[in-house]
Amino acid sequence: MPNNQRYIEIMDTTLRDGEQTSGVSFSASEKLTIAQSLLTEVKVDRIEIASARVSEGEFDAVKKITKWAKTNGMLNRVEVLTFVDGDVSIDWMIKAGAKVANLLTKGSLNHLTHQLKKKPEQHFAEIAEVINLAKKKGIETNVYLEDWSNGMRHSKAYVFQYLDFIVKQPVKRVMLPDTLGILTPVEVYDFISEIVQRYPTTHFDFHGHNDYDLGTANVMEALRAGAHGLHLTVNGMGERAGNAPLASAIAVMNDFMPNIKSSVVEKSLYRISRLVETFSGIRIPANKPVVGENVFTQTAGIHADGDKKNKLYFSDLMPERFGRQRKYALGKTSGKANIENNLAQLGIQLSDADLKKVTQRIIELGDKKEMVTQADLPYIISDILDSNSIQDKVKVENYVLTHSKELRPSVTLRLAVNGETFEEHAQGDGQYDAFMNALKKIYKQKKMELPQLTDYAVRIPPGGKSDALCETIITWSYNNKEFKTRGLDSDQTVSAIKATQKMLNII
Ligand SMILES: CC(C)C(=O)C(=O)O
Repeated sequence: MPNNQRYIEIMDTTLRDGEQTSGVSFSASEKLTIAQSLLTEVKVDRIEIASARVSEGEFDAVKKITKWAKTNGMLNRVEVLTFVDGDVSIDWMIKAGAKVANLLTKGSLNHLTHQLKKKPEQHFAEIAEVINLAKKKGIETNVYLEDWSNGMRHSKAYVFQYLDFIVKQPVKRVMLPDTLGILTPVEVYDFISEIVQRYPTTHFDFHGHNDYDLGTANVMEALRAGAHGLHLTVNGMGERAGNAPLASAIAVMNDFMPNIKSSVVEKSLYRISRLVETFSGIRIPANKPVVGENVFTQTAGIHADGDKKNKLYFSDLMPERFGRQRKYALGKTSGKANIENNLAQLGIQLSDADLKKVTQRIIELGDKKEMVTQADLPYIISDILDSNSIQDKVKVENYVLTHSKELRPSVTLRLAVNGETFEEHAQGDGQYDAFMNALKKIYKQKKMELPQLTDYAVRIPPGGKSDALCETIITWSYNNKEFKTRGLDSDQTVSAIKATQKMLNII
């Protein structure tokens, strides 16, 4: 590494602080999968995987992870949060196979006085006892100064008394949490600068929470001030508003702090984000920087146009860095350039006339607040191309469909056949059945024969992301021949009616 570069240790605490997100509980095998991915693909330096003594399930999870980590020579990168309780937590983690303890101690006089009801000297003596017991049992200790941020604001003398004590103990790292996420970036910079200058040989981690949405800004200032390590979580999971998010912090470090290096692999950040989303059940907001669904999607047509001309709307934050792809949204504001971009990605070429029709259809769907995805495009195109070749001799002019509890669905249908209008009312087992019964009445009246419906299939475009479209494919039998018609709409019954209208114009 060049002389002016600093290596920053990244400690991921998704499996400990992240699991403190309300409503989240990972199973032991989910924890193992996340741990493996964090250490081998994302390549964070360390992971904090649990709090000691929490539960049997937690014990099993720690055992599973430490067994795997030991086999793979990574045991010293796996940490467990422990308490000032003599050797109770230490024995718990030893039994579970762990080797590194993150000891939770008090970093503010307020916490010490009101929660533990102890004097500093008493607390320090108990901490020293735990650290030395751990050392004797082969456990390496890091210490957390819980509520350190309030400590720096309101009981600075206590924090420095604590630091004077702890730097003489056999601990590897001192970890400074902004427990309530209350610090401003300026305070983070000032507080950490002061500490790092006073204890130049001690390793300090910063542990930022996100209560004011300042998590990423604060980790940036912690690094500028000289912190040696950061605690982050996937998707910013964690207590209350969560912790500083891993993906954003890494992007910021890589783009704005050229003298800072970490071992994290950017390309794996999206995958781990999705994995944690799936296991935790906590949906990533669509606008979450770096990992959110929409953050590399251009919606305005003018942006797609600019990108085509000279990448005018690109920034250093390129999706490919994170294993993602730029998208161009389809909707009422997307315009021709967005549609062309999507067609190019799918390898589809259209005539100007068809492109105009596809654009018109997308605008109509967008107006109905429907979300059109790239996967919908082939469906829209085939529907339009189909309609191009069919003449409208029969037109469904109007209908009213009813569906109510404990009453049979019914329809009033107005149909134009070669310019002549018919109106009929009918009931059925479902709305489409009612529609077909009304149609049959009209055709009977006209002494015309209708094909027999032999199959009815409904599907949505692949990926399950579209709320815009549903395709109904109906197979008809007529004069001993079979044929299919297709209808496309956001409403299933309407898509079936559209497929039926096509049939009426084919026979
Ligand atoms: C439990 C402690 C270390 C914590 O997460 C915090 O103070 O933010």
